[in-house]
Amino acid sequence: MEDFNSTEVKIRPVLLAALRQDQKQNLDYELEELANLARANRLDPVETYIQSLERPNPATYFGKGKVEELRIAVQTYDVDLIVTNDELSPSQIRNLEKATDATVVDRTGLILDIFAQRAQTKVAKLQVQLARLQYQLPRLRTSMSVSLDQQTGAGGGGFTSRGAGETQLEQSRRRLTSEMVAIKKELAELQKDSSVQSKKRQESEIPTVALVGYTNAGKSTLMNQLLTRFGQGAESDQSKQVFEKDMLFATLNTTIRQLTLPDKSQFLLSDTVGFVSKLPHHLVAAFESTLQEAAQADLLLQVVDISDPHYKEMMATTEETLERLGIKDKAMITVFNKADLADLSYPLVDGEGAITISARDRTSQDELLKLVKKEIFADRQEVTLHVPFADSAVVANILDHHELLAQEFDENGTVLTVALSSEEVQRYQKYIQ
Ligand SMILES: Nc1nc2c(ncn2[C@@H]2O[C@H](COP(=O)(O)OP(=O)(O)OP(=O)(O)O)[C@@H](O)[C@H]2O)c(=O)[nH]1
Ligand SMILES: [Mg+2]
Repeated sequence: MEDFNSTEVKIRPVLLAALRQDQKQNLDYELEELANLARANRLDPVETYIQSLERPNPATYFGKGKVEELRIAVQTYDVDLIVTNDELSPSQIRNLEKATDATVVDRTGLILDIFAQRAQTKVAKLQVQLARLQYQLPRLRTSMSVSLDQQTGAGGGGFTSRGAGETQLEQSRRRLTSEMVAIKKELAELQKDSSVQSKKRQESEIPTVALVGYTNAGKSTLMNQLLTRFGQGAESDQSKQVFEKDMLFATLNTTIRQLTLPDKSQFLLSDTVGFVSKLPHHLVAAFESTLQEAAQADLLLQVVDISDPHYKEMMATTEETLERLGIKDKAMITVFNKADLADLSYPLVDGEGAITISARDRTSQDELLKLVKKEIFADRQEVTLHVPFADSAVVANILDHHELLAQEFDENGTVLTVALSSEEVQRYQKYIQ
């Protein structure tokens, strides 16, 4: 079932290399994350090298001694790839490659590759491609100057071959730039529809709730569980469910679905791409419109894998990423998920702002929904409406969308008691006595 076990998939051994620049830095966590990112790319970290340096070496990123150690390790372990914990400059990558005789991939390159493998929809594919091109553009010079060196080294006609090389570099740059422009145009066209929809949603009175959090926390699982129970018609159908899987970045696109609870209250729920620390800025920029769904939500549900020993760092990563997206001061409920794996009792409500659950447990889902409703329907108030018989359509409309708390009839019409939002109170003002 898992393609990971398939014999066709080669697992490539790699070395991990990191700088400790600050004693406070949580390098254990960063390295565990880096190893997971590597494994998601079918790489097998065989050894980790750490150097404490206040400032990276401008030429090779690592200091001389560590570079030599890496060169020897490449031979000892017979690997041809080194993965670095931070994003390196194009020249640092080139110099380190030369000095160690191995290919060097930085954290950003690794994340971009995973996203590229996972992208399914057209929009996701274009967004990833845009981010990759932006990452490659300043790095073009690297590969070109390497080949230039080789050309001159081979004793070619110096001046002319250099000239030809430069032209080629210019050409490549132009090609990349025009491809980027084309992708941006196509994305804008594809996203026009979704922005119209998002505007419509904002204008409608149905509140929106967004699932956010670290990758693999269980956001999509929770979404599917709620869809199965409260999705509308076809949305509770298995085929309309979102993709959930035990892997990093299973979800790359945003899905929004409407839920209708037994008391007829409704809200929209969105599931989106998960976060990881040091998410490359080109990716954040390329995925901006996908991620903006959370910015427009009335409430965020931050899903946290409480069974992971690093869950606190993962929460900090989520907060940082939200801040980078300009999302702050938003109502949020922290959902500590996977309590079943952590041997914690669940569901357990911790004040208004947090709950411990297991995503597939119905009682957990019910308790979570109670908290959600309290938050998004906070302004609801109980009112009694006197609707004349002549306005029976109004009664029908109210009954469609609200739980009836009481109903009577008098000589003039129907007397309904329902909980309404302040906007709805305004709208039905003339029936309130
Ligand atoms: N035991 C247990 N497993 C869970 C729970 N919630 C989710 N999982 C598993 O965790 C894995 C990841 O779940 P997803 O729902 O795909 O996670 P996600 O947050 O959407 O991840 P990305 O889309 O990668 O950001 C899957 O294998 C789920 O079955 C839970 O409460 N308990
Ligand atoms: Mg997901």
